[in-house]
Amino acid sequence: MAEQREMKAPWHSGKMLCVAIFFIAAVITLVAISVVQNKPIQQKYKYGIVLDAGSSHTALYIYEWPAEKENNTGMVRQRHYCPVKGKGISSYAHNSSGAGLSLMHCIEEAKRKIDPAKHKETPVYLGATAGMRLLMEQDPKSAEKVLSSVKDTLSKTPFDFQGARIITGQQEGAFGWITVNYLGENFGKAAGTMGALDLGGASTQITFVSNQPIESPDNSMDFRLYGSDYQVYTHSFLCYGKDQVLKLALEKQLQSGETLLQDPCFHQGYSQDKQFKDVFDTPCVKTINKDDSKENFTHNGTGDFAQCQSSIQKVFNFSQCTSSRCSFNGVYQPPVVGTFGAFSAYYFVMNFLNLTGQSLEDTKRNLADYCKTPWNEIKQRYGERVKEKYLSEYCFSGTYILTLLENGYNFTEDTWRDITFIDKIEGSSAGWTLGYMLNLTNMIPAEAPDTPLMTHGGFVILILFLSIFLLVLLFLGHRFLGRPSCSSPKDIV
Ligand SMILES: Nc1ccn([C@@H]2O[C@H](COP(=O)(O)OP(=O)(O)O)[C@@H](O)[C@H]2O)c(=O)n1
Ligand SMILES: [Ca+2]
Repeated sequence: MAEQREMKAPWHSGKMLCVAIFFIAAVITLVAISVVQNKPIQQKYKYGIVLDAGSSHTALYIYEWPAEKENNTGMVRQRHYCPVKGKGISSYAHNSSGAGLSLMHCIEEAKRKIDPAKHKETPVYLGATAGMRLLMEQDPKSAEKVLSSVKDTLSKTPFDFQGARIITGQQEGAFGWITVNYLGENFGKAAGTMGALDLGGASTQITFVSNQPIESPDNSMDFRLYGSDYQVYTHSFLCYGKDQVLKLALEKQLQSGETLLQDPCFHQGYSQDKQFKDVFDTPCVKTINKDDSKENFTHNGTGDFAQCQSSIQKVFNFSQCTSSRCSFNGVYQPPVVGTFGAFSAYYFVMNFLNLTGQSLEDTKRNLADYCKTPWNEIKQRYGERVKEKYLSEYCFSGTYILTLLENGYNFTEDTWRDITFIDKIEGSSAGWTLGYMLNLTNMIPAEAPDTPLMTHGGFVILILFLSIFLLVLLFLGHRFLGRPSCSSPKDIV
């Protein structure tokens, strides 16, 4: 009997050893697969949609992020961009139902881009900016109708509609700043943050962390993000987007009631008949067309950068300031400090003019050359790829950008070098939409998220080493403590 028991024990331990070896082999295989893939076996993604209803056009952005990492900085990325056909929603003031309809094409595109199983849990937000702020000032009833129309359309989509609202200029500035610093992974780091310069068609924003106490509460915002405190200076100038400033500049030149305008901001040889109402029909222009017997004026270009700059300077009021220092129109602004990212129309215009990455002096010289180029030559050079209306305005827009940055915000030859004209960071557009969504989905924590005890890679390596260690142990045990095998008991007997 004793012999039988002795015979049985090695067989049992042999079976156990086999199970152990199979188990360890299975772990090693799984780990190996995981190492090869170098990512968790199942990565779940979440999605969010933001519609940017700007003054000139609307665009739909789809963002995506790995579900389990939503609180880490830099995890949310732009997955898709869809420009809505036609003009901005504020242009539907007299045909409000058209505003909602205009979004349908991009909504259909979003339905195709996002897994249908995720539609119900995907939030969709619409934020309207300066075009709708102006319409709300001019004609609040129409503005409400336009908002109802887009709400109606969005609430009928399969997505989780979270609201359509007009955002304030302060929010627009702050969310743009959050976007560029989130994408640049600057939060919670010692190196500091990047200021944000956003130029739209109807408003413009400047936002940065000042190195001085902020004198005006209206321009100050406090954030605690990823464990660091930020006091941010921000200001949004309504009517100082490039399309409204063009109207302001034309108004100043038309004040004498003439019907022929010789404009230094347009190319020599440019000549277009335009309607007075296109200049005066905006709440940004405070004067009215004095002589309403005439409907049209002729807009001629003379192409002179220096004169264009003096004409644009007239749209800024530099004379009154009740704080220690101001940018313009009596608005308090501390001196600009640190690096800046300039996006939206800043980028579109400077990129078209090939003026990104040059000194202020070179930028001015090259822009002066561009403005001096006759209209015929400009049309020949670029006419095929740019619509004539937009092409005709680049000299004006470039000059406005230089004047705003140098005379308005007080950038100098030195601090000009700290400005980068940016379109995208790591594949995601610079703009307020991402920051807006991060805020509304609570994805920007006040404190730095707890770092996991171990990274995925570290965990995989640990398991691999443990498995090898166990195998070696079993092998040694097998050699020195007996000879169990995986064969049947009969063989052992
Ligand atoms: N490819 C593009 C797209 C827009 N833009 C201009 O960029 C500006 C965008 O302004 P927006 O529609 O966001 O207006 P806001 O509501 O931000 O003031 C407009 O002046 C457009 O004409 C451009 O110059 N090139
Ligand atoms: Ca905009």
